[in-house]
Amino acid sequence: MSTLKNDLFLRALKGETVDRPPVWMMRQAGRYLPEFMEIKAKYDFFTRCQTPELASEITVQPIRRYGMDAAILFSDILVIPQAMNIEVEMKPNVGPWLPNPIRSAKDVDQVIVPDIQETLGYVMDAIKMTKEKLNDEIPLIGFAGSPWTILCYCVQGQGSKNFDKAKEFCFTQPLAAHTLLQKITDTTIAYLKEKVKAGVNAVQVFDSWGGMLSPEDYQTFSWQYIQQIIDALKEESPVIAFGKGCWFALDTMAKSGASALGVDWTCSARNARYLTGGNITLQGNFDPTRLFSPPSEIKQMVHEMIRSFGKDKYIVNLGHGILPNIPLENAGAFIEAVKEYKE
Ligand SMILES: Cc1c2[nH]c(c1CCC(=O)O)Cc1[nH]c(c(CCC(=O)O)c1C)Cc1[nH]c(c(CCC(=O)O)c1C)Cc1[nH]c(c(C)c1CCC(=O)O)C2
Repeated sequence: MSTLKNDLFLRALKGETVDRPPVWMMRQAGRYLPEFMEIKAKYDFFTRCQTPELASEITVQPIRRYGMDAAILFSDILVIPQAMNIEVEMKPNVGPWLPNPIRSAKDVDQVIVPDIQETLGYVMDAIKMTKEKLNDEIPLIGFAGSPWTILCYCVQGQGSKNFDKAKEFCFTQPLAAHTLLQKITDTTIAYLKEKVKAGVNAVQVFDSWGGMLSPEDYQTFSWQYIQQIIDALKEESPVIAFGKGCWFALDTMAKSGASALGVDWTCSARNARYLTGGNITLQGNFDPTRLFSPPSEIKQMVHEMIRSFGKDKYIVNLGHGILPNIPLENAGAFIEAVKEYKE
């Protein structure tokens, strides 16, 4: 039983009939918001993540401005490798930077499966503080990166167009790669369980770089680990699995026990419904760059998107994170369009 004033998001996750679908935006707490930039100017990235007052404030900023139907905790997928004894920096204008990338079985041996409260207790404190600020108005989403996506950063050492070093590691040292993936999986399961205990209402697994793998390699190096996470979490919380560029795996994902699947804009609603068998809740898939279109066009496109997916078993979202330089009015038009939607 949910005591939330607006439980549209949780109802859509359960597949219940709704008047309109719920809406939130991936990366909704971010650089397109002036109030976010003000905090960013004063505190470095991991200070923002590690200080519950800051993380909770940043989480509710987009809600205050636009009134989305769900909040997502401000944090990062890379707090997991940090907790596992891997150094991670966030370099201004570069992004993630790992000075000692993992390249051998010996490096993998140094990686620990940490105690979650000890290493990531600050995330749980941020969740509790955010829940207080949200005051039971809307649900809070917790998240983690997929083990494969985390491995990508741990091995490559930074962002990449093709994550060639990460793939080379998997294909030349598969034993070491699977050992690392399993350590990340074990840590992620314990972490997400703690997040649920701390109060998040749903969890999303971001497989941002799953689409770098062939369909066969995807099953071997990414999906089997996400499946472990779903198996471990699904009794405790709804799980959303989002794989960027992973439409080819939607049929497998639909049988996983996840409550919803994320879809990016390269897959049509019709194809996504077809591949998933039409019964599971889908989330997506507006091209984030389309938020540069005039607000009136955005609204038309959003209404068309809802008609294509259908209003039930559907969560309106972007197909990936919102871009930093999107006009505020345009982000607003996206949210308003959903609230104005009528059959
Ligand atoms: C791959 C990935 C990362 N982090 C994340 C992913 C998966 C989602 C995706 O694919 O977009 C997840 C993430 N990162 C952040 C959130 C916050 C919650 C939200 O509003 O969605 C979430 C859900 C904050 C953040 N994480 C980061 C920022 C921007 C930097 C800053 O605020 O200083 C934010 C708001 C930094 C980050 N963190 C990461 C990258 C690649 C970057 C650099 C991005 C850039 O500079 O363009 C790793």
